[in-house]
Parts: sequence; C-alpha cells; structure tokens
Amino acid sequence: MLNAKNLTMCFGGLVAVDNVELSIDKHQIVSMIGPNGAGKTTVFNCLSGFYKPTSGEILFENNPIHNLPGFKIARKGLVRTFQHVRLFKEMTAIENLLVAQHYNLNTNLFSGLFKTPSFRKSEAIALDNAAFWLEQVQLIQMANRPAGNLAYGQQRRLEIARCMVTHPKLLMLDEPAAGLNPKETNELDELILMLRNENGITVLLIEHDMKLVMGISDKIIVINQGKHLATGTPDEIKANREVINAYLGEE
Ligand SMILES: Nc1ncnc2c1ncn2[C@@H]1O[C@H](COP(=O)(O)OP(=O)(O)OP(=O)(O)O)[C@@H](O)[C@H]1O
Repeated sequence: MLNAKNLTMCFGGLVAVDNVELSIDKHQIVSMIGPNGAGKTTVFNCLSGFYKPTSGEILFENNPIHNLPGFKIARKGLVRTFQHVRLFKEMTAIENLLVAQHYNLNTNLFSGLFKTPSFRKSEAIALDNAAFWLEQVQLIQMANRPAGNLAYGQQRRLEIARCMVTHPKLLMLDEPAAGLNPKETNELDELILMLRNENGITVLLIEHDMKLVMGISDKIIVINQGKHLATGTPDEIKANREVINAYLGEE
C-alpha cells in the first residue's frame, strides 16, 4: 500500500533521514520505533507531505506522492495525527468532526446561502458520520462539550475520530499514547485494533510505549540515527541484537 525507497531528508548539513526503505501492506498495523531524535517524525512528515523529501520516492497505492502537498495526500486517503494534540479547542467535539469534513460538503456560495436540498443532504450525512465516529471512540456523551474541556485521553481519541470521518485508507498516528495513563493506553490499544479489524484501516504509528507496540503490531520498523536498522515481527525485533544494543537495551 505504501512504499518508500531511498527516503532522505536533510536540514542544512544534518541528514535526519538517510536512505530509509519501508513498506506497509494493506490492513497491517505497523509501528516505527527508535531512540529520541532517530528521525521517526521526520519520516512521518515526509510520508504525509508535511516535508518535501530531499530525495527518494514514496508510492501510495503505486502512485508517487513525494511531490504532492499534504492536503492532496490526505485526499488520497493518507491521514495523520501529530505528536501534540491539534484540535480546535473552543469548538465542541462534534464541530471538530464537522470541520474536518468540509471537503465533502457541497458548499458553494449559492447552495450554502439558499440551503439547497443537496447542501442539506450533505450536511446531514456529515452530521451522521460525525455522530457515528463519536460513538465509536466513546465520546458521544461529550458531543457538545468544547474540545479543550475534554480529558487528555478523550482529546487523543477525538483526534483519531477527526481523521476517521474523512474515510482514510492509511491512518498515521504520531505517539498516540504519549501522556496517557495505563487505562487510557489500553483503550487506545483496543481502538487501534478495532479500526483495523472492523473498519479495514491500515495503521502506521510512531510509539515509545513498548507494551502497546509489542501487543498490537504486525510489523515493527526500527530507525536509528536516521537509518533503517531492522524490520520484523515483535518477536523478531525483541530478539534482534542490534536493536537491543541501539534501543531496547537502554530501557
Ligand atoms: N525542521 C527541522 N529542522 C532542523 N532539524 C530538524 C527538523 N526536524 C527534525 N530535525 C532534526 O532531525 C533529527 C530527527 O528528528 P525527529 O524529530 O525526526 O526524531 P524522532 O525520532 O521523531 O524523535 P522523537 O522520538 O524524540 O520524537 C533530530 O536531530 C532533529 O533535531
């Protein structure tokens, strides 16, 4: 589904990502791990169009995307969250999910002004979709609360719902468990598995929580000092001497 070849990203003289190769198959849950500063977020930023890679190729469903801006990549079905929560804090939970669907709304000036039947229909579909995903992430009771008033774990789930209302094919989560307590991390674990098992989503995540990573990943990609170090199943990665030396051994 997603393939990166010779992916390289330089910031001035610093090679943050150095010839990284990766591939993600449909319906897999793939985790990218590595020490702080290894280059994981930079890889994410290149894959999602936030950065234009210095060199290399990124194919999404066999089409090159490395020259596309982020919003066009998102429209192709590759959608992401960020390391820090980025919700519209003054808007309610449901409003955040409606704003995310603006692209699907039939909103030209005429239809919006006169509330044409097609405008009202697309508004109703967006509302149903938003309510469905609030239910899925167990936030339906919070629909009318300002997003900024939700607990941190709830805000994280709302961000995932905000991605899901756009019907992505590949969901990329940057440190989704950061700042969550163990109960919230378990709920996140279940939510990610549900997205894959019941909604057919492919998931790529960056995560430092090894219990979560080892528990849900089909495949783990290890990055160290900007370079690809290893790829394998959780058991293969746990037993990989180079990985233990570079990363797991530190813990
Ligand atoms: N916009 C930027 N400009 C300059 N240097 C950058 C930029 N973004 C990242 N870097 C550098 O690139 C390297 C890789 O950073 P990156 O954030 O990708 O690592 P990471 O593996 O995601 O780390 P962490 O786990 O701490 O989030 C670091 O040395 C970082 O300082």
